[in-house]
Amino acid sequence: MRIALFGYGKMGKMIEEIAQKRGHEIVAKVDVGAEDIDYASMDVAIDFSTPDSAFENITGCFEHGVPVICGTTGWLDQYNEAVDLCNANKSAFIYASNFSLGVNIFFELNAHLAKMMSKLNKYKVSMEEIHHTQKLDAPSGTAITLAEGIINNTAYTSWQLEASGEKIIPITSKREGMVPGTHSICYESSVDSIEIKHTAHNREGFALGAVIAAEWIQGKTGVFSMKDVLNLS
Ligand SMILES: NC(=O)C1=CN([C@@H]2O[C@H](COP(=O)(O)OP(=O)(O)OC[C@H]3O[C@@H](n4cnc5c(N)ncnc54)[C@H](O)[C@@H]3O)[C@@H](O)[C@H]2O)C=CC1
Ligand SMILES: O=C(O)C1=N[C@H](C(=O)O)C[C@H](O)C1
Repeated sequence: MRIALFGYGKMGKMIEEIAQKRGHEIVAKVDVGAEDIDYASMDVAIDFSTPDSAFENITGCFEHGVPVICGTTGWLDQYNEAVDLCNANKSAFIYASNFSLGVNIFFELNAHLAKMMSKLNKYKVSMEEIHHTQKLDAPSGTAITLAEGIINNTAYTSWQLEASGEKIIPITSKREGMVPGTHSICYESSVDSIEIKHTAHNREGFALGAVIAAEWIQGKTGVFSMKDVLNLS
């Protein structure tokens, strides 16, 4: 498979390594200031760039019929527009706030726990995410997906950074050293606490998931999720 990397930073480089090990060819590395992008050479684009650049990268690919796997977070106010452009151009698209298998299992666990906790009004939920100090967005995309999983299964209606309120999920975002990504959810009552936590030890899981998604999307048209790729439900 001929892969174009949009964003050649920490994740772009890790994806290159894993994609080559799986026998794929990196045909383009599109980073800031790139010109004359050769879309015809690509079977798929994998975007791990920045919140400010992802939408333009993605829509450029759709306009040239190139399927996109996007892991960039912090641009989702334009997600619906991206979906419309994908469909209008009969292209293919997967966005995931987190491509790792472990986190996608954690998403399922979170939804299941939320469903059970929705019947127990003595517990208050809170969430914490910890990432490296270079991260541009807060809360993390993964934390937002986790919060949506709770909102879809309980009486909570929204999330907020450092907030308090009856139906608001408070999220604490910490930025420390080189942490690749830690997410925890805590339900607390006066008598006990229940906590679930996912700790990424490095970026390999994210990168492998993105390459697997790129392999999976070949020959498909439409908008999909990692749930489709991993057949989790
Ligand atoms: N969904 C997932 O599983 C994961 C998502 N991420 C997200 O991926 C994104 C990238 O993460 P990292 O690689 O750690 O960041 P990074 O800062 O190491 O790399 C970002 C790269 O994008 C480049 N860039 C800037 N403007 C660009 C443009 N117009 N076109 C193409 N590239 C451009 C930068 O020069 C840099 O090389 C972030 O949004 C991060 O939150 C990170 C890890 C996993
Ligand atoms: O910026 C990162 O590093 C990460 N970003 C993603 C997010 O915002 O959830 C995924 C992972 O946690 C690493």
